[in-house]
Amino acid sequence: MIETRALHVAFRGRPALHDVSVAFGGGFTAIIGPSGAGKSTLMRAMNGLVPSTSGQVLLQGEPLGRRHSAALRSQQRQLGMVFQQFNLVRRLSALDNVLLGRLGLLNPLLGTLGIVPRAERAYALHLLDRVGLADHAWKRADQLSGGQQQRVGVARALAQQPKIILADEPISALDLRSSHEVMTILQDIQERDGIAVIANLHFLDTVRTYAGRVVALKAGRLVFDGHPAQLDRDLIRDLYDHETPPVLEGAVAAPNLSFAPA
Ligand SMILES: Nc1ncnc2c1ncn2[C@@H]1O[C@H](COP(=O)(O)OP(=O)(O)OP(=O)(O)O)[C@@H](O)[C@H]1O
Repeated sequence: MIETRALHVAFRGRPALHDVSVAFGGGFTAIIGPSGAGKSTLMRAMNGLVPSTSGQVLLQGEPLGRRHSAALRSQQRQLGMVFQQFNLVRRLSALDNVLLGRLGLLNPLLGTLGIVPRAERAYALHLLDRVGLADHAWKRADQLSGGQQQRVGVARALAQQPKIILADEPISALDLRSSHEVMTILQDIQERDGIAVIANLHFLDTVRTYAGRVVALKAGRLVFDGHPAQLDRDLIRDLYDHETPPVLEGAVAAPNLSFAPA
């Protein structure tokens, strides 16, 4: 479980999050809100990448350790990150990118010497197989499509054997088909492995299709926390004000899946 308590984050005195208290125990949660609402900042604060100005982030009941501390590094191992731009090492193979997710778990000496035990390699291959990329294991990351790269990113996050996956706009750089593949994989991980998934998502259709809970931020404040079915027109209008609500009918909807219109 990860939790924020009265979390404030400011950048050079300008507040980005105000008094955000929210807990994520399990399930698939979407974080939504207009541009600049603080969605990425919340993700980054939960992973200790952005320090809190005041308030706390607690992981399994323990406050996050100080920046650059061994305690924080150990906590970060429980949090698998999936990034919008994948953040793979482009010249390394898909397999080596997944193995990078194991580094923190390997004997540090082996890591330093570049020795990868056979069992680790087999495990990384198993994870690539799970995301449908066993045949691409030895391809360089930069030879893969965007959707394939993001699937490697998910396998790398899984390699850490995290308790929680934090996915910061995991599909906004992908086409519809790849987006569906990545979302289906994340959903499967949440359901079969019991890993909580928290994802910043843009399109409300995607939220309704995949998330069991939605948390909305506006101007750095938490303004909604509930089931996606409760996101009615008035709520959406208030949330996005003058911005066009990001509803794209049919986007990333699983085949034969119907959901109530907003
Ligand atoms: N590293 C930073 N330095 C300065 N200001 C920042 C930094 N990161 C975020 N901000 C500011 O904090 C506010 C929240 O930004 P954040 O990226 O968290 O919003 P977001 O909801 O993720 O937006 P988007 O949907 O456009 O990605 C914005 O005003 C942004 O300009």
